[in-house]
Amino acid sequence: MPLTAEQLTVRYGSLTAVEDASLEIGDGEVLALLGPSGSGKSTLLRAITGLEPLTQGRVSWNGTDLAGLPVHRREFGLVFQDGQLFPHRDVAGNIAFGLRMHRVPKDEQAARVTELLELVGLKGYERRRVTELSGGEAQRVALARALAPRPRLLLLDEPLSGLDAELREQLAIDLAALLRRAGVSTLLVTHDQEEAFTLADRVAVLEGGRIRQVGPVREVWRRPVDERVARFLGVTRFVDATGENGVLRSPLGEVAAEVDGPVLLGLRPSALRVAETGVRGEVVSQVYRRDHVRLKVRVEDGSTVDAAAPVLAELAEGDSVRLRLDPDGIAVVSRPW
Ligand SMILES: Nc1ncnc2c1ncn2[C@@H]1O[C@H](COP(=O)(O)OP(=O)(O)OP(=O)(O)O)[C@@H](O)[C@H]1O
Repeated sequence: MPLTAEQLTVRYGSLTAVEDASLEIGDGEVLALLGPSGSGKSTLLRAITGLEPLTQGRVSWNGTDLAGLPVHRREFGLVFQDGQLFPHRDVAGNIAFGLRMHRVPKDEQAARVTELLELVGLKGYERRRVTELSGGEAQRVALARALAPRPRLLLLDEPLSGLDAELREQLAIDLAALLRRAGVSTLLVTHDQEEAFTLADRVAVLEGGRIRQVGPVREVWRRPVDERVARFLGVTRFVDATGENGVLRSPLGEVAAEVDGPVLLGLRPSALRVAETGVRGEVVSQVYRRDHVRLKVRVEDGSTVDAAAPVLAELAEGDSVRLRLDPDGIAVVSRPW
């Protein structure tokens, strides 16, 4: 594997910020570190970068230990939350920074800057002042600057979190395409599940400094290792269910899933949708979202579940509804016994 981190531990005095964390990043692969605030994501990224001393463990590239190799010689590209561009240089000057450090000839620098501006969708921005860029443009320039010296690993620490929600969503989609085009191995830190799932091939879920689960994005979304990880990934309710012949049966209905035997069925709010058929319930409350209505519905056993309805459904509190399970919103957790 190009990048291997083995059993990394980072302590700040008596606080263990990262404990026994191991991960690998393949060639051209994007791995996201996902976890709540304070779970140790940035510390782990910084430890891999070489910015944070390891209390224990080893970081290697193609089998070669990187201990003792300073950050600027690791051939890593870094982008942080607020791109940290050099305010007194124009866009081209910022992007060419790493190239100058590597003593790349001037004409080659200019060609590479043009190529990168095209890659990040800012063609013709060479002479713009960085103080006159929007937040999204500035982050694209920071990305171009990090990519310019062709790093062997790109490290992105919450690169989109300074941007407003809509721009962030669009930029995450653009960034996902861009990383695939650039084919660069990437480690991304985010606390935003959607961003992780949009951008990454695999995710590592961190909690309390420990990696709780690593796997391909769909697998982690669909098969969280336990209830805690499932809750972090948006599950708000669990029900007992039994799988047989590709169907999972639960008191809240049936859904297609390739699992056998007794499991816990985790439901995200989008897992129960208002439909013509399904379990009966009564609307307790509703909140309008951008593209759906989030409901609380009291079902027949007296408990309350989260559910989703189309914005045009025009429901009111007290209305009777039926709820159908949607396979896209479920998670399946093995029973802990
Ligand atoms: N330089 C430091 N000195 C002491 N403690 C630190 C330092 N940096 C981080 N910590 C602590 O280590 C723990 C992990 O912090 P870290 O920033 O890695 O978490 P995170 O998951 O990136 O959080 P966030 O999403 O809020 O940025 C926290 O308890 C934090 O307070």
